[in-house]
Amino acid sequence: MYNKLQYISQGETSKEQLYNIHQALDAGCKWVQMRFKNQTTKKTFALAEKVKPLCEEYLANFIINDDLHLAEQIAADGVHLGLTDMKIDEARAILGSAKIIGGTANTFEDIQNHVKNGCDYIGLGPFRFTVTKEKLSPILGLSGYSEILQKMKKNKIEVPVYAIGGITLKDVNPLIDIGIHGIAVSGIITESDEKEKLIQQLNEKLYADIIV
Ligand SMILES: Cc1ncc(COP(=O)(O)OP(=O)(O)O)c(N)n1
Ligand SMILES: Cc1nc(C(=O)O)sc1CCOP(=O)(O)O
Ligand SMILES: [Mg+2]
Repeated sequence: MYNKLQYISQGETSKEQLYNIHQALDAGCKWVQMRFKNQTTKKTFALAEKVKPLCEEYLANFIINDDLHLAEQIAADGVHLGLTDMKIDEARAILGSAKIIGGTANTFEDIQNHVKNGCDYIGLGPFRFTVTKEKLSPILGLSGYSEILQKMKKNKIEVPVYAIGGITLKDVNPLIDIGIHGIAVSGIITESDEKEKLIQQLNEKLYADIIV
């Protein structure tokens, strides 16, 4: 089962990215998606080369946003692909079955397509407005999520769905109650002054149903 909390990295420079990722790992994140937009191949490669051993040290999964070839080159654990990125089935043909491939969805039909094409998990969003990403798809809100998850159930589509977009601690319980598997967050972790406490609180809510 994939970790229920995915941290999506932030930072304007490689230094900031590395710092933020290191802080998130130190605070207990076990899954990092490196998202470093509008950079040269050389810069993203250099950053990924540093992030990979760091994630290994912290026993965290490491996936790359957008760039399948970078994920392949540095043998990351996988890749996250959006609706305008490389198609999931093409990516699967290149990466093989052992790697994680996540796909962005905004509608039930997106999820149907991704599952048909071999996607491992879905990033469904946006939950609400966020400044982290430009050109957002239509905002879903809790009712949008609920409608989509009900359609999945009716159609017996089983794939872990991660809520994304402006997620905060107070959103976790209602999202879990409607059947969301996990959350993918960026801003709340990057900006928190008490990252360890926040991650512990998020995990307590995300894993509340797991009996230990
Ligand atoms: C877990 C997760 N879900 C959705 C996204 C968004 O991907 P995409 O639509 O390709 O947008 P960018 O992140 O590339 O700007 C994601 N990255 N992760
Ligand atoms: C990267 C991304 N994708 C989204 C989508 O809706 O597809 S929302 C988003 C930003 C997530 O960061 P934050 O937790 O700071 O809002
Ligand atoms: Mg993308």
